[in-house]
Amino acid sequence: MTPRSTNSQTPKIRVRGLSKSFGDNQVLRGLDLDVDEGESVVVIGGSGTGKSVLLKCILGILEPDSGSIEVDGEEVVGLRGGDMDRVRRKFGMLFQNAALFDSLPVWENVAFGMIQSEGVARKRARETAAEKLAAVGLRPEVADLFPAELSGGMKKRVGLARAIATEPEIVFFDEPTTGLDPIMGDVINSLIVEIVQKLGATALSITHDMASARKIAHRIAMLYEGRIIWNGATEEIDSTDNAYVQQFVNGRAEGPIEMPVRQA
Ligand SMILES: Nc1ncnc2c1ncn2[C@@H]1O[C@H](COP(=O)(O)OP(=O)(O)OP(=O)(O)O)[C@@H](O)[C@H]1O
Repeated sequence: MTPRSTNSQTPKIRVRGLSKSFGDNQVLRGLDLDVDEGESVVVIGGSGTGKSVLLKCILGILEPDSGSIEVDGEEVVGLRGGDMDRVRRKFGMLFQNAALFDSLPVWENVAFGMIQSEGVARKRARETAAEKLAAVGLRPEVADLFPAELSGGMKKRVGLARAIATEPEIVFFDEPTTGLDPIMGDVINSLIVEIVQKLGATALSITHDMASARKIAHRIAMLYEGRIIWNGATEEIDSTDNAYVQQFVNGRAEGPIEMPVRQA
């Protein structure tokens, strides 16, 4: 994504000293990250580095062991019930596998959040769902299909329509191109850029797909051993002398990042 000018406002999302372990597996070890309003930040990192754990902590699905997560300057760690629901209403989320409900037609999948948490009437929700489906390039007939009748690319589009249905201030993208061929991946990336810009939303994504990161990010942050070890404008990633980033970006087996070839 083209660079954006920085501002000095309160970050939309501010993470400080975030730590999370599972038993003796210390996944996040004092992670710091800021995402400014209107900015698209992509967190990259190898498999199992804790990208999903980071996202789940921000979404309030996992409780961190320590650290702070502020959304619009409000501490969200420890929020419960109605207070957490209020914060969650700012969020839209595209899940890795689109996570559609198989028993609901496409339009109801898109309208789910509107009907459930915003109390929008079904008729109005269906109209909005149709608008969102058009915005992600799906024909009106798709509204009445069931998820099993869709291709992987169509499912991602439906997931994207659902993520933006409530016009969220912050959209999270979890591996948005996983399972797609490179061309469909690029189509989805382009849609993400277009939609985030139209909404004026803040975006935080996690991926190990560098093509996706380059396309959708203003700024890229690399997660390694529980912390953000590098963070910079997307166009700086190829010129950094950080050996970890270089190895990741170039997909090399040799380098400071050690990957077990066989796992016990
Ligand atoms: N609920 C959980 N209970 C126990 N361990 C967990 C749990 N969730 C995640 N982990 C562990 O945390 C580590 C990081 O997992 P995470 O899913 O965040 O990685 P990731 O960077 O998103 O990986 P990938 O790119 O492969 O999806 C892994 O070792 C995983 O086994």
